[in-house]
Amino acid sequence: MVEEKNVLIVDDEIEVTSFFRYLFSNKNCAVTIANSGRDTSDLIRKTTFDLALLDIKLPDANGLDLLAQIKKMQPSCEVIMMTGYSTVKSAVTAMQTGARDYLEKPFDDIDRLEFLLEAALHRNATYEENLQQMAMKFGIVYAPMSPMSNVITLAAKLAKKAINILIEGETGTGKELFSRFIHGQSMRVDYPFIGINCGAISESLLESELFGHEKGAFTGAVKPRKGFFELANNGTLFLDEIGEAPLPIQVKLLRALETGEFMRVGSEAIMKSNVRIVAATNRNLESEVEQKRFRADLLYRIEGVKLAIPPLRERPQDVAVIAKHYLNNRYGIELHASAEEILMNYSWPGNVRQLLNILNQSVVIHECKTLRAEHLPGQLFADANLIRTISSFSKEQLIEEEIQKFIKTILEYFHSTDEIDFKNFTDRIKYIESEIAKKIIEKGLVETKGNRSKVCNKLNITPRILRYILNEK
Ligand SMILES: Nc1ncnc2c1ncn2[C@@H]1O[C@H](COP(=O)(O)OP(=O)(O)OP(=O)(O)O)[C@@H](O)[C@H]1O
Repeated sequence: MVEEKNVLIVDDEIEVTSFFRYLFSNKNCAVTIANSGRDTSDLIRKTTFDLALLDIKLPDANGLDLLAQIKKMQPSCEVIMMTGYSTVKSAVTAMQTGARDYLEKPFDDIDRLEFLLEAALHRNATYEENLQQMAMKFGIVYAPMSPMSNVITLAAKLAKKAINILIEGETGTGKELFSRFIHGQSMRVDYPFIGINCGAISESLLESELFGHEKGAFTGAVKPRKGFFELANNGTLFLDEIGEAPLPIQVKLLRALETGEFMRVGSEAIMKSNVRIVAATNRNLESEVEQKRFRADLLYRIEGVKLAIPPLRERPQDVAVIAKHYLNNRYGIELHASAEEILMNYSWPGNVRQLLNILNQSVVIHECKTLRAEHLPGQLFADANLIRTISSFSKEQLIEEEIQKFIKTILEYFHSTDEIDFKNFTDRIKYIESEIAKKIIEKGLVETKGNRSKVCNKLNITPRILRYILNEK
């Protein structure tokens, strides 16, 4: 026999509580109703619930506070927030702090609502486990305990809502992959996904790409052309680098987003389109608004909700998983533990894009079967802490690489041997050699508190050579 589930409905509107009482009547559930924050706090002290549907705005309480109380006292209780359009952002915050999902009032799509409730009641765990596989289909690889797992779960849920999404993240964190994932998980999946980089082209070209143009609208417009708003109808329009869109384009985008209406360049006919906007930025748009480079009203429109992708340095566990997956899939080669350690300790300012570039570069140069620390470029070792931890073998490699780099750079100063004063040049190189030797001895003397014979032993040199290097003839 299937176990009866305890469900708590919290809302001050009687229509809402009656609706859910009816909806749960054939689901083998015991339904308890609360109309206020105080009732809710009392009830969760007495009864254990499997599922709570929680209004975000109650006369005497904030739904987010109640969510925190429920999650603290009954962590296994699934909570679904109920929200109006104006509080969708709070509902998303709730999802980031433990709510399973949110429902937007009025409840129009009953089938979807039923699906969501069933999944929450029966802990649709396989769905969440499968998410990682699904993300992988869109090229998004991450470790099971990575902070990305929360971001993906949130993205998959938000994908199904009728809201625009703003993806924030440093360059190369995977914003474009996420936009494709969101489209793929949305109800719009059977319609086009079209992406455009708002920073890569001129203002006039951007306008014509977005909204299309009529024949003769400008020199070279030999025939009419549909813009991306038309082409992406019913689908998703990905506006990459939205922060770079020039202000006049921002005005037109705002109108298109508010009304669904726009005009092709060179035409006054009003066209309509139904697109979902997923925008991406690596700038802080709030500060762009403050500096009057971005319109506040447009920001409000595009950031229905925000999805923040953490930089790679905050998820080193992903570095290893992505690197292994990439090396294996692309080249059929392994990642050695020595290289894994170096990769995981680097800060990756260019994020995943930089990681993949470094892997490509290392594999191509060394043509190895297993990628080891010594195959990685010196820039990854620049971090002083890392240098202390790497093996002496890797250090040798590193020094060798630095020397090769130095030789290359020096030689690049001369276009031809005619420019070289050979004697002078080689004398200066000898001077560098003696300076390095001197510095090493000085370092040894500091370490041994001035004990010369210890230094000679450590460096395996005679006292005479030591004096010679220190210029004590
Ligand atoms: N989690 C990931 N797993 C595997 N590959 C990834 C992941 N994230 C990003 N990549 C890869 O890194 C590269 C950069 O990703 P993407 O273009 O989506 O980043 P972005 O944030 O949109 O960059 P930009 O801000 O520069 O436009 C791509 O080659 C992408 O396939």
